[in-house]
Amino acid sequence: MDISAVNALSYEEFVNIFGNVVEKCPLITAAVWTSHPFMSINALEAEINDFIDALPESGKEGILRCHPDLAGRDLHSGALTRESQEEQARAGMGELSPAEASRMARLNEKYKERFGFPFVICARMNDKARILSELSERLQNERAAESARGIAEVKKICRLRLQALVLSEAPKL
Ligand SMILES: NC(=O)N[C@H]1NC(=O)NC1=O
Repeated sequence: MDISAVNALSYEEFVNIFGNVVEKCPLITAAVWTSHPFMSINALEAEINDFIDALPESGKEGILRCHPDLAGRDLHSGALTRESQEEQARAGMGELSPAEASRMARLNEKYKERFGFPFVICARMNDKARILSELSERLQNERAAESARGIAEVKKICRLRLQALVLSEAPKL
């Protein structure tokens, strides 16, 4: 799908296709529709990033809270979004040893207790060892730094989801 195909979509089609580029935040996709037609896919991505950057801190934390835990309850109950399911599977989140799984669960809980939002990392750019080591390292950060770091990861996830959709031949309506 190239940018002219994206620009030819109706609003409903656009939100159906791109509504989850930021996990469980179709509001963001609906909001950037205001700026269509887009000059390029990069311009669409930039609109999304600008919208996120303009949010107050509570909005940014809200975006982080829309993310499921890595290797968490939703993975085990099959309740993940299609995108998150693919990302977590590729990063090996479904194949943790019992020791890794309990370490991940313990650190995820500790992280949420400390910051009030979940640990977010672009799973496609990391493997399970790296995810575990980042999680334990980032637990030491200050809250403001960690919120900014989480949002930077959200933008990486968004970029890869956008690329996957644009590269796919037929839009899934
Ligand atoms: N918590 C968290 O990072 N979740 C995610 N990361 C990712 O790449 N996909 C997700 O759902």
